[in-house]
Amino acid sequence: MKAYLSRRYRFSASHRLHSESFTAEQNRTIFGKCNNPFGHGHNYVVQVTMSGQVDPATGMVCNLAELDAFAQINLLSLFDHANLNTLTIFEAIVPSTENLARVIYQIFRDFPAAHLENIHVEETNNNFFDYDGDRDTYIGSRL
Ligand SMILES: Nc1nc2c(c(=O)[nH]1)N=C([C@H](O)[C@H](O)COP(=O)(O)OP(=O)(O)OP(=O)(O)O)CN2
Ligand SMILES: [Zn+2]
Repeated sequence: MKAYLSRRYRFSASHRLHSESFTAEQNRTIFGKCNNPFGHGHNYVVQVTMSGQVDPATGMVCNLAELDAFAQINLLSLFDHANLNTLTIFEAIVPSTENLARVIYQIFRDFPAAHLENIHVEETNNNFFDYDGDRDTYIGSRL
């Protein structure tokens, strides 16, 4: 029997929306206040959705404690209180929340105990983004 499991994680990080492929003026026009050279911060909420067969012995798709440990090592320890623009993975891509969702998808795709279905990222109370990895390839380099 297939079931879905979702778990939320939170981290605080700063970023600046900026691309070296645009001029300074283009960056200001496209990204507006988010191109402020000093950056700004968000309290991101990430919702990870996994699926799998319900183990008849444990009654679980996967053990949340295992997912938490994986998230701590591979997501939170890297992103919490980080400047996203300084991370290797964002060297060549803009740290928009769309791209953040794609990067986080790449991370949780390697969780061994269940199948990753979707990554949902809330940047503010008004802005949220989903990525399900459909037919995509890796972006940038591995963390
Ligand atoms: N397509 C995208 N557009 C924007 C993104 C993004 O990731 N993808 N990100 C931003 C900003 O990072 C920005 O900080 C969000 O600002 P804003 O939309 O003004 O925020 P809210 O009004 O929703 O929330 P407040 O906390 O009230 O500012 C912009 N665009
Ligand atoms: Zn922002």
